[in-house]
Formats: sequence, C-alpha cells, structure tokens
Amino acid sequence: MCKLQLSLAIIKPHAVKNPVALSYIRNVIKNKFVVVKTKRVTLDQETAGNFYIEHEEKFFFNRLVTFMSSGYIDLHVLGHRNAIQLWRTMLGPTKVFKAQFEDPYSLRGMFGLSDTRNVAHGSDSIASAEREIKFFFPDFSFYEWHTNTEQLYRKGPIIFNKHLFQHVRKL
Ligand SMILES: Nc1ccn([C@@H]2O[C@H](COP(=O)(O)OP(=O)(O)OP(=O)(O)O)[C@@H](O)[C@H]2O)c(=O)n1
Ligand SMILES: Nc1ncnc2c1ncn2[C@@H]1O[C@H](COP(=O)(O)OP(=O)(O)O)[C@@H](O)[C@H]1O
Ligand SMILES: [Mg+2]
Repeated sequence: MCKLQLSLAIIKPHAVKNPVALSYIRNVIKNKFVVVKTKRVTLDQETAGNFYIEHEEKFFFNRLVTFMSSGYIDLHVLGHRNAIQLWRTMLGPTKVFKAQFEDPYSLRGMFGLSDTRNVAHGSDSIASAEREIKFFFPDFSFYEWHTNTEQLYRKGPIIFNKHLFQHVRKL
C-alpha cells in the first residue's frame, strides 16, 4: 500500500493569462494527479511576501512579490504517491535557460519567460507542502486527510469535476 502524498502547485500569473499554456498545464495535471483542491485567487504584496518569506533576503525577492501579486494565480493541491518530486520534475529547473536547454519539454522549458516568470510553483518537501497548503487552505485538515480523505482519493470512487477542476467523491 502506497499512500498519497500532497503537494501545492501554483500556476503563476503569466501562465494563467496564456490559454495555450494553461490548458496544456491543466491537461498534464489531470492526467498525472488527483486534484484535491483548486482555487483561483489574487494576492496582495504582503501575502505574496509572506508566502515567499524564505527568499526575503534574495536579490529577486521584490520582483518575485510584485510579479506574484500582478494577476490571478491558480492554486492546486495535488495528490500522488510521489506528488512533490513528480510535480517538480514536470516543472523542470527553476532557471528558464537551464530549463530550455536541459529539459525543453518541461513546463518551464516550454512556457517559462524568465527566471521569475517560470510558469509554476511546487512545494519542495513534505514540511513545505504542509505549510503551503495550510497557508492557502487554512480549513484543510491534515488530520481528516490522513484518517479519511486520503483513502477515498486513493481507492475511489471519485470523478473529475471539470467545472471545479477537482476530483470529487462519486455519489
Ligand atoms: N545579481 C543577479 C542579477 C541577475 N541575475 C540573473 O539574471 C537574470 C536576468 O535578469 P533580468 O534581466 O532582470 O530579468 P528579466 O528578464 O527582467 O526577468 P525577470 O525579472 O522576470 O526575472 C535574473 O532573472 C537572474 O536569474 C543573477 O543571477 N544575479
Ligand atoms: N535567480 C533568480 N532570478 C529571478 N527570480 C528567481 C531566481 N531564482 C528564483 N526566482 C524566483 O523565485 C521563485 C522561488 O525560488 P526557488 O524556491 O529557489 O525556486 P523553485 O520555484 O524552483 O522552488 C522561483 O520559482 C522564481 O520565480
Ligand atoms: Mg521553492
């Protein structure tokens, strides 16, 4: 038995605005993961800064926060037995030229515009996934997930709700 791991994916503003990129990204997500939660939001600069607080001292922090609060972003809680690593592998390298050169068919390789505007975010560890999911989905209960919902998403029956872009219990 292999339990589902969760990761937070964020589709960044330039990708949400690009219908070709967005539909491609949504397709690969839907084909590889169970989508546990989806939400479209905008962030103010303070919230974006808190989310990326680990990068506060970096030279790119200001532009990152400005960019991330510049338009709609799509939040997805993704489930897979290897969700964190799988999503980051699908993203490809953080830096866009590296992505284009070393992994041209990764999402960042295909749709990245710059090192800042690199298509999407993915949690980098189990601890950061928990923090990031709690950050955007404060009502999400990890207790409930481990005791109940994880099994439902692993064994079903679930169906994909296109309108919500989310898997839901099949009634
Ligand atoms: N001290 C610095 C300054 C810049 N860079 C790199 O140089 C890239 C190009 O910088 P810039 O031209 O400012 O990027 P933009 O094309 O404007 O794109 P963005 O701001 O979206 O990254 C940066 O993204 C960063 O990876 C770096 O490594 N160290
Ligand atoms: N050298 C850089 N220049 C500009 N922006 C950067 C740079 N490095 C990282 N960023 C931005 O900050 C985000 C967070 O950085 P990091 O956590 O190191 O990468 P990742 O998103 O791959 O986990 C990146 O996705 C990117 O948008
Ligand atoms: Mg990161």
